[in-house]
Amino acid sequence: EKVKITKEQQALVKSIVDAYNKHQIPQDVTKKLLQEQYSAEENFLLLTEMATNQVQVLVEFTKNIPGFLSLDREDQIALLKGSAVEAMFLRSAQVLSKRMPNGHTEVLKERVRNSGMSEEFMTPMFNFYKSIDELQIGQEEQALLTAVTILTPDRPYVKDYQAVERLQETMLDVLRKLCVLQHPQDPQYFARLLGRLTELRTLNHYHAEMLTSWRMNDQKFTPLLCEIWDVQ
Ligand SMILES: CC(C)c1onc(-c2c(Cl)cccc2Cl)c1COc1ccc(-c2ccc3[nH]c(C(=O)O)cc3c2)cc1
Repeated sequence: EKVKITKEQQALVKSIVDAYNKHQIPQDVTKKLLQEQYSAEENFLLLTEMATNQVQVLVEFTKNIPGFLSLDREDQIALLKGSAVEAMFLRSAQVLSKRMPNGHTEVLKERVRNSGMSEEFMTPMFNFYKSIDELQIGQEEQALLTAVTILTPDRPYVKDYQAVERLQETMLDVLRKLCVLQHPQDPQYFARLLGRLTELRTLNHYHAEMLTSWRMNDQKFTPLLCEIWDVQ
């Protein structure tokens, strides 16, 4: 049957995409990727700064997801803490997969490769980046996929599971329709996108292990990252 995006679904996509594009890491921060000197310590510091800025961007984006601010306040925090790493994988994947005009793709990749992270984390990480690149995800799908990730109801400490599930289903409905309309030649495209979200959750596990090993080596994070990742 002919898939039709309703008027309110069009409005929903527009507000999500506008929010996604509006909130970005400032240029004066990201251009440091090209400027700062190159060492494991400096790379780690830069990535920490990127992640900290990205969390701030993520919070602003999340506040613009229709319905999010009407959730229980504590559930809002639980959703942000539970999805931060996955959302940052999606965002950094966008930078690492497409040819960034500002040439950050290669230098970000190299700094990640030389920041003291273990191979056992980097392999799945770069496999994920490759699998995202293959899907050539459009910006509407990217923004909606990030919203779907944030609105995952089964995060730790979420109380009103149903309220979050309802919001996520609203996003999934319009994402599914967009995929059908924008990838008519690939009826499995929506399913493949959701497969990436499953892969993302396994990366959470690797990331938690990496955080532990960083803490052993007494690596320093910013207060915001300590709060969102419950470290120190
Ligand atoms: C605390 C640091 C070391 C860290 O720990 N885990 C990760 C970590 C890692 Cl590697 C991988 C995935 C997730 C996390 Cl959360 C990181 C670094 O996280 C990020 C690195 C880069 C970016 C990022 C996002 C958007 C950007 N735009 C541009 C631009 O040039 O426009 C550069 C850029 C960088 C975001 C998070």
